[in-house]
This record gives sequence, C-alpha cells and structure tokens, in this order.
Amino acid sequence: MSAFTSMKQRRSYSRVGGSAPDHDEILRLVEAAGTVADHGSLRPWRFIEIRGGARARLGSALAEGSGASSDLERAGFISKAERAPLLIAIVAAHKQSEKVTTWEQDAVAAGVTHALSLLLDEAGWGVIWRTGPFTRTGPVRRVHELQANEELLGWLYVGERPVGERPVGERPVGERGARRTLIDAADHVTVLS
Ligand SMILES: Cc1cc2nc3c(=O)[nH]c(=O)nc-3n(C[C@H](O)[C@H](O)[C@H](O)COP(=O)(O)O)c2cc1C
Repeated sequence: MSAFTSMKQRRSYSRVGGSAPDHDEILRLVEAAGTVADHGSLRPWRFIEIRGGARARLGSALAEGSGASSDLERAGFISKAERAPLLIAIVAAHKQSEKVTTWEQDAVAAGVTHALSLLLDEAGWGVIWRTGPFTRTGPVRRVHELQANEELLGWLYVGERPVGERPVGERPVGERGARRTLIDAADHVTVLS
C-alpha cells in the first residue's frame, strides 16, 4: 500500500480488543517511523511499552495525579488505562542544542508518533493517541521514570481492531460532527500572494 493510500484509509479506534503487537513488531515499526525529518538528528524521543500489570500502575499514578481519594475513583483510572492491551508512552527527550529549540524537538517526537500510529494502522492494529489533564503530573512522571529533560506527549493505545464500527477512514469533520471520510483540504491551504 502506498503512503498516500495508508494515510487516506487510517482512522483511530477508541475501543480495541485483547491482542497486541509484540516487542519485536514494535521495534520493526519504530525503526521505520524513526526516519522522519529530525533537525540536527538529535532523536529527541523515546517510547515506553506498557503492558499487563504496568497499566494498573499507570492508572494508579493518574489517580494520584488527579487528587482522587476514593477506591472507586482509583478503579476508574485503572480501568481506563486497561482499555487496550498495549499502551505506548510517548516521551519527548529534549537534547541540549544551540540551534534546535524545544518546540522543534517536540515536532520531531510528534512526527515519529504519527508515523508509528500510521504504520500500526496499516499493519491492521487499532490505535488511538490519548492524553489527559493529568499526563504531566508528578506521579505520572515517576511511574514512567522520566529524566529531567523529558516530557510525556501522551500514549498510543494499541490493540486488536474491532470489526463493524464505522468505515475505514471515516471521521467527524466540520460542524456538529458531520461524518465525512476526509477533510476538505481547501479549508486548510492558502497561497501567499
Ligand atoms: C496529542 C494528541 C492527544 C489526543 N488526546 C486524545 C484524548 O485524550 N482523547 C481522545 O478521545 N482523543 C484524543 N486525541 C485524538 C484522537 O487520537 C483521534 O485523532 C480522534 O479521536 C479522531 O479520530 P481520527 O484520528 O480517526 O480522525 C488526541 C490526539 C493527539 C494528536
């Protein structure tokens, strides 16, 4: 499939089933995703695979970060973290540079993540990129063992693609969530005269 066709067909899956790509498949896809443009070739990103019981530890950290105090609230965060068999934490790992600013490095980390998301989609997995208001709280930083130069950009939730939801590529676009397959490119491109 061409990159053009893969892009046109991709969509996010908010609900996924129990199987997930293994570590070797993730490495194979990350190797390809890592070819994105990268000013200064700093590679200012890394991913962390979160599977099994580690997802509950993430849920607990999110609960702690939110200030939730009851067991019920904590269970809610844990069940959200367990919505997919594999979460891939996206880490922007900022490097010291005189010429490449932090925002440029974030753009690289986001670019690799979009590429990985596309490759997972093309390989037949269901994927959605999620964040949340507690992504950058202390407990969530600690559970990922982030270094001082690192920031989370959220997680790719990855799992088995469900069948029969909405057509491949269809997404809400425009007012009142009207469903169309593609955006109207003319709304997003101007020409400087
Ligand atoms: C940085 C980032 C954070 C996101 N966070 C969330 C989120 O927390 N919850 C959510 O439902 N969608 C989130 N999204 C949007 C979904 O990943 C997805 O793009 C959206 O549901 C539209 O579906 P589509 O990708 O098929 O067009 C996020 C996307 C990005 C790029």
